[in-house]
Amino acid sequence: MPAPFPPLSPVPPPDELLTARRRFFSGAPGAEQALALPIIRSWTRCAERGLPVGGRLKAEPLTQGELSIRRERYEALRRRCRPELEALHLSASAAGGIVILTDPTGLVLDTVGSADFADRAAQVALRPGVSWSEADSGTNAIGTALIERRGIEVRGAEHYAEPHGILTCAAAPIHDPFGELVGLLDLSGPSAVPHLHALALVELAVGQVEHRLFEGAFPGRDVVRFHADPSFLGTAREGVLVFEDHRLVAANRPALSLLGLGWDALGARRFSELFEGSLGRPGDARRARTPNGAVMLRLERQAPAPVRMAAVPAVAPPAAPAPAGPSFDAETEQALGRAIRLMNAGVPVLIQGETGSGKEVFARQIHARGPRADRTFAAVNCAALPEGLIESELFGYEDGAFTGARRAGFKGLFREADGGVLFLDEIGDMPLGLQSRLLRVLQEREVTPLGGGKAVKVDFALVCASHRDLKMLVEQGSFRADLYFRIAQYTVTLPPLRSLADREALVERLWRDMAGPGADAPLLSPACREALARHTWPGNFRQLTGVLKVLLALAEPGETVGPEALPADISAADLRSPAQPAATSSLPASQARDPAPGLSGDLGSVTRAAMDAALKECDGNISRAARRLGIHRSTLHRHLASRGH
Ligand SMILES: Nc1ncnc2c1ncn2[C@@H]1O[C@H](COP(=O)(O)OP(=O)(O)OP(=O)(O)O)[C@@H](O)[C@H]1O
Repeated sequence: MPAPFPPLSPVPPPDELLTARRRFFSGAPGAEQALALPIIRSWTRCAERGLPVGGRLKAEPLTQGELSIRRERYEALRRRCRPELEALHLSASAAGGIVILTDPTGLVLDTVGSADFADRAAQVALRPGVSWSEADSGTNAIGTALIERRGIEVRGAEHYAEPHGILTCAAAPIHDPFGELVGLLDLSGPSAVPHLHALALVELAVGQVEHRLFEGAFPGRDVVRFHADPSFLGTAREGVLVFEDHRLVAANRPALSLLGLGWDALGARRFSELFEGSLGRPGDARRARTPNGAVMLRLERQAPAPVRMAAVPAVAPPAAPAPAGPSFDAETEQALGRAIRLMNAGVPVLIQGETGSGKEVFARQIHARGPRADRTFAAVNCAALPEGLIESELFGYEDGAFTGARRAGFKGLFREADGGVLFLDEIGDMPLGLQSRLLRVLQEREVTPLGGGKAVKVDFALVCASHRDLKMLVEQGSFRADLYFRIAQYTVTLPPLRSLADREALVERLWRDMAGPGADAPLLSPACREALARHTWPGNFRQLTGVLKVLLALAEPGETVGPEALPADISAADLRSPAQPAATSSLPASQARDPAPGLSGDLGSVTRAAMDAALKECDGNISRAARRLGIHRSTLHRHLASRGH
């Protein structure tokens, strides 16, 4: 576990630094003596990646639309960081520099500070919408701090790329209470004006942000605050630990540092292993002993959540990485904003679109970004349940209403969704009889459980989805017109992937989100990206993300994945013919529901299916199949061995 405030490393004089640089890049020995270890490690990683030293690195900026999507995704973080950005802004401006907030991949979200320097920084692409990950921009404070997971300063010629030598930057990553990277703060200025305290200031600001991330985040949990010096209690330097059933589930870095622990202690340590005695009563401040000495400790129990959190766990599993958020094109993003506003005004939303186009993902975003986010998201797939069961799932039943009914009865999803969002997926498959009952609930806003009982008032926002054209079902008489008009007051039709304008950028974004920010994250070659962008993707996002997962799982660290790694049906068919425009290529619904065989399901089965397919196409020739998949032969041998071959 790195110390919260690592000591500053002395800056080598410019001549010494330039000599060390020449030595390093010519392969001569002796460069190490003049350079800090993180800088050497980073230069080595960049050189191994083949990044150019002299020229400009290829950091493609996001478009304005893509940037606003990314900013929206990190809106909560941006809000949390605003006071620190303001405070650092004063210091940065005085030194003629700027303050930067990035997402956890190193993509610049915001910059504030000296307009003069901002212009110069923009000349080396240090501006919003550009990735400063080490893989994209070489050694720099942002990318290197994210890899080293600690505060770092990179000054002048310590930058890997020569044009970046005009900068001096200090950056520190922001960790959430589970140890996940959630963003980064950076102070950058001209290299000619050294800012002696830049790293300490950034570290202090990050400590404040991390401390605030605990506020109200652990309803009903035991939060222990402690420090050896009681005057630190209540400040960002205090240790904060969260316990659930006496087991440690979350922490801040000062707490781990005071106890000499790492993030792996989350989920593994109990209160009694860290402090002598019991937890005590909330509000108590008392002296306690830790294996590292005496501390003053205060227990606080955060107020329970105002509502039931059944559908959204209050505490994320400690080790689970934050899932990458969905990627929307600008139009879909706008439709999402409108859907949220309308939902707030009590208007039901209907989502139409081919299979895998992201209808459920969209519905979940309506919930997650709206004011009902802390209430239930109750989802029911009307196509997956037999008629009798949908009814009881939705309406609930009284104690002993029918054979097999639970003794205590069941509230039903209408009532479960009370206060939250009810998502009726595949509503086009709802039987006609049930449609009239649903209509009545929507009109009267009350539910009567099966088996009698009193009608109960309900308040939920309704989002429905279907891959079937509901208007057509109405014309055919299999969907009630009155129900259609009630649920389709605002209809969003999600586009099929093949009709999106900038598919290459989308493929790249999805890949980066999956591969993560590490310097050894595999890359997609331009040819591979192009082939993926040209494919028609009948299974839409589901199919594309499935293929990307396979490519990623089969790629070696740091590898650039080429088109030869693609499944044969994608590389062959689509390199020859461009994607058809949406208007002419829309598949019949029955066909559109079947993604390419072998490319759906969990990652393991998709990977195995890709290996089986390659072996079959290469008549069992392991070397050829391995070449085609872009993997090592041993991977295929292991695969065959696991199948008993
Ligand atoms: N906007 C998106 N960004 C990234 N991935 C997405 C997006 N939309 C969908 N996906 C991926 O595709 C998968 C399928 O999405 P989803 O279940 O929302 O599709 P759907 O339209 O509801 O499909 P179906 O009609 O078959 O139920 C998701 O699990 C997710 O992995």
